[in-house]
Amino acid sequence: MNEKLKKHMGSWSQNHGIPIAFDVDLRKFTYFYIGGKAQVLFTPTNIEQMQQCIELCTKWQIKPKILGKGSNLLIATQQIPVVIATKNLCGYKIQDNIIIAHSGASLAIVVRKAVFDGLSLEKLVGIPGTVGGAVYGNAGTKINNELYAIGDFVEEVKTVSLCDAKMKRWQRSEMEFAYRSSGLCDELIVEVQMKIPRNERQFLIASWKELARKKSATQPYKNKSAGCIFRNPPQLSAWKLIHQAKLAELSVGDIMVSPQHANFIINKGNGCAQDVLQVIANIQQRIYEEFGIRLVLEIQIW
Ligand SMILES: NC(=O)C1=CN([C@@H]2O[C@H](COP(=O)(O)OP(=O)(O)OC[C@H]3O[C@@H](n4cnc5c(N)ncnc54)[C@H](OP(=O)(O)O)[C@@H]3O)[C@@H](O)[C@H]2O)C=CC1
Ligand SMILES: C=C(O[C@H]1[C@H](O)[C@@H](CO)O[C@H](OP(=O)(O)OP(=O)(O)OC[C@H]2O[C@@H](n3ccc(=O)[nH]c3=O)[C@H](O)[C@@H]2O)[C@@H]1NC(C)=O)C(=O)O
Repeated sequence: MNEKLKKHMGSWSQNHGIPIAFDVDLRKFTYFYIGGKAQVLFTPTNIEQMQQCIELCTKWQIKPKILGKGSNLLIATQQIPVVIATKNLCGYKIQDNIIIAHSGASLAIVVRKAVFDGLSLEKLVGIPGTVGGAVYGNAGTKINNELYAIGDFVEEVKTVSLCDAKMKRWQRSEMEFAYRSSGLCDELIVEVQMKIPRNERQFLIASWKELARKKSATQPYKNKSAGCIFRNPPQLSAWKLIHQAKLAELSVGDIMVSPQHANFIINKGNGCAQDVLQVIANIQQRIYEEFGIRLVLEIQIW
């Protein structure tokens, strides 16, 4: 993007009261602590401003990237023209057994509040990121071999189209939730409505605590990573395949397969995107050669 357009966006955002920053190092906005720069970073504070940012992008034919908490993201591009962050759009409310959350609300905070209000969302404990990011990727978990995902609870989603900036409401029946997918494409999620079954509060709190304990004992949550790198192939575990292919000790520079969980790749400090991509490519190639299985990425790469 040229300096003239940046300047134009600067004065436009000032006129609209929309927070903007230029040439922002995105590392600190990702769990991997790896990233290039956002030439323009908008952090709108309400839905109307989100829509205005997208209108501006469509006018200039720029497709913005959407940044939640950066928990499922590897940024491998040096310069990204426009990033829209959802972090300032983070309100939520709970009425009876309905949760209405803006996209930037922290999933962990919403889950905790729901559980303490007697709503059975405890299985989603330990999943990082925002509600919008979680719904976009239909984030979930596996407990006693059963899959649970946020899509199970979604009743309605409000989006702004990245193509024409139009608002749309998606009813549950229109969504196509599947394993780690919502079916949404080129849509910015701005608000989510979920319906959650009730259960006994003390029981929910105890399960929530126990599930959190188990998760933190089995996953490297203290390391810099983007969670599981690959989707589990049907009926299989990516981490087991990585062990079976003797790749559990693979490392390139500061990037390594986690000794605690082989489907996590961790950044020991100063790792770069190229090294992560190298580790990913090595794993995919070896698993294909050994088992004829193509591991599909679970994370998003910019
Ligand atoms: N099960 C687990 O343990 C883990 C689960 N995850 C899940 O991944 C999710 C990632 O969330 P978060 O960290 O906030 O997202 P990120 O900032 O990591 O963004 C990831 C992707 O989600 C898309 N995205 C984010 N917010 C929105 C939105 N409001 N509308 C549409 N698309 C959006 C972006 O799409 P685009 O590229 O098109 O701009 C981006 O590529 C977490 O909520 C978590 O649920 C992550 C790690 C571990
Ligand atoms: C981390 C993510 O989601 C995770 C989610 O947290 C967990 C919840 O149990 O279930 C899936 O992992 P998974 O299939 O590897 O299961 P986990 O629960 O992590 O591990 C299962 C068991 O294997 C053990 N395990 C795992 C990895 C390893 O290298 N060694 C090992 O012994 C664990 O200790 C645990 O006892 C999701 N991953 C995918 C790709 O579906 C993510 O989406 O980023």
